[in-house]
Amino acid sequence: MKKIIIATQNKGKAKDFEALFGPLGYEILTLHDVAEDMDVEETGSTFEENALLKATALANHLQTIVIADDSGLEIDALDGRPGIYSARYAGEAKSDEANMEKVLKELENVKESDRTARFVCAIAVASPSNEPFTMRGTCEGIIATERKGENGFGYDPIFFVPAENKMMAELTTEQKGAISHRGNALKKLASNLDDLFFKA
Ligand SMILES: O=c1nc[nH]c2c1ncn2[C@H]1C[C@H](O)[C@@H](COP(=O)(O)OP(=O)(O)OP(=O)(O)O)O1
Ligand SMILES: [Mg+2]
Repeated sequence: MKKIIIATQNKGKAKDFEALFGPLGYEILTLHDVAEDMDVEETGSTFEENALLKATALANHLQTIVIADDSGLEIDALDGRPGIYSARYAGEAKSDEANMEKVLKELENVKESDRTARFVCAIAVASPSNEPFTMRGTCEGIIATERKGENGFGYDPIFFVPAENKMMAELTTEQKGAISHRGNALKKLASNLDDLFFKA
């Protein structure tokens, strides 16, 4: 099967990508498979910059084409926080539970109509020979007042998706991919995947 390498440590993201790429005939490899110890510091000031840092580091290391995803949650009532700091919002331990707890607490006195938010995903494509590039997808929603749902990862249990009338964590991985920030970013790439990754 054709393989696509994703520069991520995050198993939840890898699962999302498997659901998105699988039906197109691609197998997903992650850092776990190709460069277990690689940990790139995310020193950029945008999702795009961080995605490029992760993708170019692995592309240079492996001398092949790879993609990376930098993503997060922007909450309007918090002036866009946690944004690019989503993974470490409640500390270096990168705990999804602690991150959700912190968000719920900060929004404690915010009424439903002011709890608007969006997931943002920047996907970077990097290779040894071509200029790297990025594309962005978003997904609009509302931060709930408590967790609900068992699927997905990260902030999915507190992210209500009005278009589906469900929490993100109540959607199957396939349903999530059809409407998610990650799915929306990838749609911009999917039409020329084979050209990009498997040029003769
Ligand atoms: O679909 C999603 N559903 C729920 N939460 C999500 C989603 N997409 C991103 N998020 C949250 C999780 C994490 O708190 C942060 C990503 O941070 P981000 O640096 O891109 O990923 P990461 O450090 O977990 O893995 P890696 O950098 O190795 O890809 O945004
Ligand atoms: Mg990260």
